[in-house]
Amino acid sequence: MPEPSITLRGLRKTFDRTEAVRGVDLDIADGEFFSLLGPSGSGKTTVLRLIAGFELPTSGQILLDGKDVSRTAPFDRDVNTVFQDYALFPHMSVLANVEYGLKVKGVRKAERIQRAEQALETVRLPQVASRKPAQLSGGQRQRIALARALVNRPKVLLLDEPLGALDLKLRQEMQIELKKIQREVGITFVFVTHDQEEALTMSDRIAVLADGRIEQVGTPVQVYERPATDFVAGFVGTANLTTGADSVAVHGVDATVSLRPERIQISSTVAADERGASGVVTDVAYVGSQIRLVVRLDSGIDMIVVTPNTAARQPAATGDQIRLAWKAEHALRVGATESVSTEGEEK
Ligand SMILES: Nc1ncnc2c1ncn2[C@@H]1O[C@H](COP(=O)(O)OP(=O)(O)OP(=O)(O)O)[C@@H](O)[C@H]1O
Repeated sequence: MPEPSITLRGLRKTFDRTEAVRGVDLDIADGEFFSLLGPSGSGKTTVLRLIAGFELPTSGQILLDGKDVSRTAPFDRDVNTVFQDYALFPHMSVLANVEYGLKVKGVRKAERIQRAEQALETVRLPQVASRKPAQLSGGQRQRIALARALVNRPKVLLLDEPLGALDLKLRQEMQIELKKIQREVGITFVFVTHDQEEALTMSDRIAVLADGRIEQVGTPVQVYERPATDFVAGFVGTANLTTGADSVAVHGVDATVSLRPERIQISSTVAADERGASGVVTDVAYVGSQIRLVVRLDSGIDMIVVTPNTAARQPAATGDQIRLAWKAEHALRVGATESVSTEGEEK
């Protein structure tokens, strides 16, 4: 096994009486695009700041390339941070902003300029080198902030909600771009976000955090298809979660079960490998590419159903009595590795 790029061991951080990080253990591989995903206040930023060295752990260890840096000053760690607010110097040109870190390190001018120009090529903005930050769009500023970090050629890049200030369309474009750049430079990225779709789109692996602890670490597919806890099932995507008697009524098992809305069909027939239920539509929402229904089942349980908006006609209207069907293998026991169905293991 190659040495992990970053290792966190029993990491804890307490501010006054707030336990922001409560025992985090994690290995992040060299060259991995790794996301810390969680709601506001779950401790993502604190974990990132601990890795950067802006905060010292209350207890536990941080290793970079196997070396304990828990008490090492930020500038002596081979990491760089890209913040959401970019933190560019407004009076300096883009090129001067990008070469600044090298200047501080005493790199001579010719090399500085050559490396800064190369970093601008990497973020595909060589043409704006002489402009001031105020003459750039939000997305361009974000890329300059990235170039400024990349120019130092760190082993690890820490990114704290770097796309948070961008509008949705630009944000989606930058997600693809950022991932491409990460592949090209091969640097380990640790990316903080509260946006589950963003984490699923970009990451090799994700750690889902809640309340200062890791709920699950896995690939996007694992986290979405095999949620380890009901928190993960509910936070990553939408899930119809049932427990106890409700699970018995809907799925025939006494367990916590997660069923994704897009896995449910409106269908009057139920195949041998499916389960079904009938109910009445209580809400229909038009979401552009999808139609989202809320169905009150005869057992009294509400189910969210999402269908692609492909038909010319709405699939159902409020008040309609309808039948639903879903493959038994899509009903997942939360925390287990198998689905509710006894036959056929879903991948
Ligand atoms: N410097 C500090 N002093 C006191 N409490 C802090 C400090 N920094 C963070 N906290 C607290 O620690 C907890 C975790 O905060 P953190 O910023 O790590 O969460 P987060 O998941 O990054 O949230 P967000 O998405 O809102 O940035 C919160 O309860 C926060 O109020």
